[in-house]
Amino acid sequence: MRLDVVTIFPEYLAALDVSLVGKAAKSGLLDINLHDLREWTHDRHRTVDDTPYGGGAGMVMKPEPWGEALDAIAPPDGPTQPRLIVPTPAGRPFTQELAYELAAEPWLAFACGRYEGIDARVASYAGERMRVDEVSIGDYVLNGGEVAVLVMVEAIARLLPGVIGNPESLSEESHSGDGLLEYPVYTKPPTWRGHDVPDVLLSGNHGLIAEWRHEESVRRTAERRPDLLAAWGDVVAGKDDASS
Ligand SMILES: Nc1cc(-c2ccc3cc[nH]c3c2)n[nH]1
Repeated sequence: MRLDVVTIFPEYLAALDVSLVGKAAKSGLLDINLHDLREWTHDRHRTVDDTPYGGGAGMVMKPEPWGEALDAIAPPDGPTQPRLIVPTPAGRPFTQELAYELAAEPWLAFACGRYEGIDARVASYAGERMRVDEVSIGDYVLNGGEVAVLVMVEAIARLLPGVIGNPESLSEESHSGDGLLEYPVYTKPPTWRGHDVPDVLLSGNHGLIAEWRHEESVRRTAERRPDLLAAWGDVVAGKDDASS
């Protein structure tokens, strides 16, 4: 997978060179390209923002540098185009399902906004030749898109074949598709500062262990994410098909 990230703070994305994503990049599973948006400015101050039409506080990112950046990274006459992801609080929710969908893309480009956001015409212009998704990583407001890109790239990269050691661990995670939160995990020692590992996990009885883990997943989901439990109930009751 090729990844291009455009930002005015490329150093913010240095974390992509670390750990799992960094390993994927070094092994060739990921081709990560960081771009400084100011490379496509032409004035002495390397200006990327201006005042908003219609008034209001703050500044808006100018379309011209973004247009030139997109054209340089993904030439309009090129054989293929990336899928462009634009982090924004006003976007569609980033979910594990969307992470899987994006992990199947051969080429992703991320546009990191700052200030009050990017001139809306940039997404419209890009949409003339590539798929554009405006995506939110949660209902809270950051100062820019870089942190959101770090979150999304990690969630996507770990789904790529060969990136994590044991792909089986993907199937039992929270939000892994059964609609329940994952169960609590334990390791040695069996007792620690007066806290014991649940006996069932030391029993060696895999049937009982699986049953306990499922019950714990349901308990946790009911306690912390009742919204997921309602959806999970519908799936179990077979109400999730289109006919319902
Ligand atoms: N989910 C979420 C995204 C953002 C975000 C994304 C881009 C920009 C640009 C300026 N402020 C931004 C905030 N906040 N919260």
